[in-house]
Amino acid sequence: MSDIRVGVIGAQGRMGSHAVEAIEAADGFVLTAALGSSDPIEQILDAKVDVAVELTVPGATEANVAFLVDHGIDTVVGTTGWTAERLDGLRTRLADQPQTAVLIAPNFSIGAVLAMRFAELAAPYFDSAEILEIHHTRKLDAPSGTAVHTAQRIARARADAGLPDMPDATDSDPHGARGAAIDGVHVHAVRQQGMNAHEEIMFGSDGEALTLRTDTFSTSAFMPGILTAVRTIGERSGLDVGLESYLDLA
Ligand SMILES: NC(=O)C1=CN([C@@H]2O[C@H](COP(=O)(O)OP(=O)(O)OC[C@H]3O[C@@H](n4cnc5c(N)ncnc54)[C@H](OP(=O)(O)O)[C@@H]3O)[C@@H](O)[C@H]2O)C=CC1
Ligand SMILES: O=C(O)C1=N[C@H](C(=O)O)C[C@H](O)C1
Repeated sequence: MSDIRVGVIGAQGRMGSHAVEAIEAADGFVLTAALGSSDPIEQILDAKVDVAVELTVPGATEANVAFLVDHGIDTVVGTTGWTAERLDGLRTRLADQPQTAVLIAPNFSIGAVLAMRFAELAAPYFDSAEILEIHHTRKLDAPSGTAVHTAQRIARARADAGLPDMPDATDSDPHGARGAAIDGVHVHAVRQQGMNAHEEIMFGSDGEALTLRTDTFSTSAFMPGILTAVRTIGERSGLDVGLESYLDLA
């Protein structure tokens, strides 16, 4: 089998530069493009890539992915900022490219993917669930894509189990201390010097608590997930959200 031709967009960033190294070091891949913010995305066409890996910023990712889909290029996206509206627009675009696949993966770390799965399993059994995400101070968006995805999965699992709204007597919160409510699940974002990427998922019922925690200390944690996604995406079509759908953990 011939090597998969890969192009990285955002190749000078923290994630992108690490992805370039991981692709160059792994068997079965050849890196044919490494684009930074000043490189026109059209260069990806000359490089004849099979798979693009998009690791840029929330403000650029939607236009980049639209261009790649319109040119029939399978795309693995690690960039965050994919709202429900953006995802709907992408689904519409993909309908015109039925052979093309996009994976939007809010988190490529296996620990984070498993924590989200465990959270989904735990969700129906507890009255309360809240999420604390802690990141480095260079992060542009809040809450993290992982926290949004976790909250949505917890909310769906609670709804499927027929659980009522969570108990919460708060009737005054002038400073927003209860955080963001995503599908009814409260999410709290901390930005702290010295931290990297961390998430705690807290569950509670009368007399007991369960806390799930996932920590990534370095961008190296995300590389095996990126390589798995690049290896697998050629077998898929349409849009998947979450690496779990490529790992049989959905
Ligand atoms: N899914 C996952 O597992 C993970 C996802 N992330 C997410 O990935 C994204 C990138 O994170 P990180 O690498 O830390 O961020 P960085 O800021 O280190 O890197 C972003 C890079 O994108 C470049 N860039 C911006 N716009 C464009 C464009 N239009 N075309 C090409 N390159 C562009 C920037 O270039 P310049 O500096 O010149 O503007 C910069 O080099 C974030 O959304 C983050 O949340 C992060 C870690 C794990
Ligand atoms: O910006 C980061 O660093 C990370 N971003 C992703 C997110 O927003 O969930 C994944 C991980 O948390 C690291």
